[in-house]
Amino acid sequence: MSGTTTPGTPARPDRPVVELRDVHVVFKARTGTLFRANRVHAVDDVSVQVRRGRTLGIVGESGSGKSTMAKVLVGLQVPTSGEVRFRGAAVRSSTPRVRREIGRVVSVVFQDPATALNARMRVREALRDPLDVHDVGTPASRTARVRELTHLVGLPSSVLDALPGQLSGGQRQRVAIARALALEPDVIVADEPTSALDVSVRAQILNLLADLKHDLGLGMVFISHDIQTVRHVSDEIVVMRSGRIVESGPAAQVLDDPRHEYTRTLLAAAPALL
Ligand SMILES: Nc1ncnc2c1ncn2[C@@H]1O[C@H](COP(=O)(O)OP(=O)(O)OP(=O)(O)O)[C@@H](O)[C@H]1O
Repeated sequence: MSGTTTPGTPARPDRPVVELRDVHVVFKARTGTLFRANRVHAVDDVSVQVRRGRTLGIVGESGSGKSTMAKVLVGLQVPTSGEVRFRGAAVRSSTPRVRREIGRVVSVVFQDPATALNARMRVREALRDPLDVHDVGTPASRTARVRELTHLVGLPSSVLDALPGQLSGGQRQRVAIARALALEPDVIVADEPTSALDVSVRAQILNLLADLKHDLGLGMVFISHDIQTVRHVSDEIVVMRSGRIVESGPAAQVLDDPRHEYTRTLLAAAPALL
């Protein structure tokens, strides 16, 4: 795209929905002093492609650059250098208008639904809000879509009148996922979506994401520090360390025949549960 607004034309199966090419993100370090502004290379020469119907797992320890990469993938962070393409069109800024356009193509689910959802908005309003903001359909069709979204994530209609604080952590994350689906995106970026949840509900949310990917043909980026969680949902896996991709490939190859010592260390630190 020559300009910086519309994120390309509609999805084509042969084209990535989102693509990072040689992306670098450099921050001024939070620990710098007045006289020495250290730099952090949060994302260091990363190239990935995200397609409909495929799940890309991104795994790495804390500080490896996963969340920064997530922000680049949803248009919230502009790279210091390199290229981000949405539906084939390069995007070079992160103005509210650009983010609005990208939001229709790629949406995000964060780790903690308690902070991602407005505590004073009832579920009905939280799900309707993106439809109103983007002026989707008629008032009646928006009401129907809100119900449909609730059922899509396995919640009863009775939750529509609840406030987030009246729901369990798992229910709240389902609401956050429903909200992310509201505008029928091609891709969902899920940044540690189960890390804040009780162990007992983690598998349910993982299964829900896998079902949605299958039923809706969604593309998914699944980010976690836990390589065994990533194993369950991913088609391809990228292993990050200090902002760099140290290993990538089909999930089975990366997990069963890791080439890099760091991947082996991650696997050894998190023995398979199954
Ligand atoms: N806005 C920022 N300003 C300065 N440094 C930042 C900023 N955001 C991230 N960083 C630094 O960039 C590096 C990568 O951070 P990032 O949050 O992307 O890693 P992560 O793998 O997601 O870690 P975690 O799992 O702990 O969130 C870290 O060293 C972090 O301190």
